[in-house]
Amino acid sequence: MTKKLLNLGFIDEFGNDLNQKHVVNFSYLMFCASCLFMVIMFFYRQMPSIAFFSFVGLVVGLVGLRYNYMGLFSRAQLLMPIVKIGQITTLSLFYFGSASGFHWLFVNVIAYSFIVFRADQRFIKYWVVVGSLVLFLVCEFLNTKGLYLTSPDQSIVLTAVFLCVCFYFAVVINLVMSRLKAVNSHLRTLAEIDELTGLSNRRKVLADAVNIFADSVINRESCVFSIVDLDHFKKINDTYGHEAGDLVLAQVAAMMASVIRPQDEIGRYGGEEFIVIMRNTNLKQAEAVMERLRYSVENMLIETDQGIVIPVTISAGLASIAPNVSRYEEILAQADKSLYVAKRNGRNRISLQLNYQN
Ligand SMILES: Nc1nc2c(ncn2[C@@H]2O[C@H](COP(=O)(O)OP(=O)(O)OP(=O)(O)O)[C@@H](O)[C@H]2O)c(=O)[nH]1
Repeated sequence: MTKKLLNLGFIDEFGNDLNQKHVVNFSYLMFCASCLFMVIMFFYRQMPSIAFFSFVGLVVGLVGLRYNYMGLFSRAQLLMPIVKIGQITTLSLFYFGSASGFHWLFVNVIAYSFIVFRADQRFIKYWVVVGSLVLFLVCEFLNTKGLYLTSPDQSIVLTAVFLCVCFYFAVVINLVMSRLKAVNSHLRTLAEIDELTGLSNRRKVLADAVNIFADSVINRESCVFSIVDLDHFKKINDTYGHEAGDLVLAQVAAMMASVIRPQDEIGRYGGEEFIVIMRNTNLKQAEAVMERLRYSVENMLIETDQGIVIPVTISAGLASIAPNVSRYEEILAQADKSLYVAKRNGRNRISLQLNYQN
């Protein structure tokens, strides 16, 4: 619920200042809630001037909130510290008195400025921070009595201010952390996923290859690497266009990902080449998996927007871990040699490493 409220109206694009927008949004929500609370409380206690002052604060807060939702972020961003500084200074000096500790709410304003204003707005940031610090010191050292609050009231305000500051920091830190997590996972996706096919990219699949190879060697398990290559793909590009070529790549990749077993890894090695890594599998079992894959691709119906059906086949070379192999690159090289044999023998076929004894 809270998350929905904070996200309201924002499109989650990673390029924008969503983190700051959330903090601005939350600051307004908290400000409006506290103003509303004060309006009701002071109205009930028949203190019309503070009730009215809080009502004005509430209206300005709602305007800022609306600016933020309308996309007028800079206005909303700037209005918040202005209205807060005005409210805290006035209430602290003229109504509540120094003993209420109301001016400690400047801490929220300072935190807000550090998070919300970017590097290119540091001029505003420093003015808000310096202004807040000076006003805090004025409120603290003027030791004003205030007009309305009795001593017990001031203790209640002090507790409320403490809770407000803690709550504000808890939510803002949580917002920033969850945002960082989301950005991190988005960056990881960008770094590991091939955009066209949605499969692991070369970097990721080779990193997986290193790990799977090491695990297989340590556990003395057999493991098969396969390089898959689309046949005559250049001709597909030349005949139907590059866009159709991309369509073929994406659809073949999706088909292969759906045909391999859950324990197998697949990734785009580059261009029209893919790697399939089959752990805990011997060459015969791997051959069966790859044959199923070849058959599925051969029988695919890939149709362009213009209704043209593009026939496509794949060839694959397989190689398994052998006792004398110490690096995964050697198995990949073996698989590549097998692929060459498959191509030479007419394509649309699977070729196994020649000297296997499984
Ligand atoms: N549409 C598209 N084409 C690509 C992409 N990456 C590489 N290619 C093309 O894939 C083609 C690969 O051609 P070749 O290496 O000659 O292989 P081939 O035509 O498939 O021939 P064989 O492998 O011998 O069957 C090249 O024309 C590349 O431009 C891509 O992301 N999209």
